[in-house]
Amino acid sequence: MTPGTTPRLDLVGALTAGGRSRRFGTDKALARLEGRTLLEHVAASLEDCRVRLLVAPPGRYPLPGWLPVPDTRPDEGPLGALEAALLAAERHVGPGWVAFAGVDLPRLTPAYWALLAGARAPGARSVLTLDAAGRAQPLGALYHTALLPHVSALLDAGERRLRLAARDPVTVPYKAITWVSPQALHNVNTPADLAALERTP
Ligand SMILES: Nc1nc2c(ncn2[C@@H]2O[C@H](COP(=O)(O)OP(=O)(O)OP(=O)(O)O)[C@@H](O)[C@H]2O)c(=O)[nH]1
Ligand SMILES: [Mg+2]
Repeated sequence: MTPGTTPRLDLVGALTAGGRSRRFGTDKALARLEGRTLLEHVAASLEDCRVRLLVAPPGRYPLPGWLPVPDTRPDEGPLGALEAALLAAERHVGPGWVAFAGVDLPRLTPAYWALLAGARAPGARSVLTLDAAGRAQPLGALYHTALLPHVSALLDAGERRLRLAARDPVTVPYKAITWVSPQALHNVNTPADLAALERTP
């Protein structure tokens, strides 16, 4: 970011990159799109965040300016990674909001995160966008560190579905927003998903 051009967001950016890319076949974080890796695309979208956390096995990806954060529960999927991110955010910054992204959302942008940051509502503990079918998308979303006990309890109970993180029965339900281009959340799970993006820049 060029100093003075964009205000820093009061968010901790967390990029989770500890998956095994089974459907993609090779490490999708390192797959290339328009001259950059998917990891670099998503990292660039979070460049305005005050602190940036890379939740991945130690040493897997060098990403200058990002704090390496190991999984608290390796191989437990994105829900485990969210726990690690919320814990690290609390440790480094204190209570507050975390922008949680995966490596497979290369169309996320700084403007996307600024939009979500602006949509935070009093009492809400997460901000998620809705896809074209009206489903709230849990990756590419904001989570408050106050959700940590809820997330840990889910994991302790054997749960792995990230979308349940936003459903904390104790606090106000998530804030859902709809005015985001569906393209922003294009998810690359397979080589065909990446090829579709190459055709529609
Ligand atoms: N830190 C961490 N990140 C994970 C873990 N599992 C998945 N992720 C990340 O979560 C995001 C979304 O997960 P998926 O789309 O399922 O990616 P994946 O697990 O690599 O791919 P599949 O094996 O095909 O499911 C990606 O950025 C993954 O790197 C994990 O155990 N730890
Ligand atoms: Mg995915």
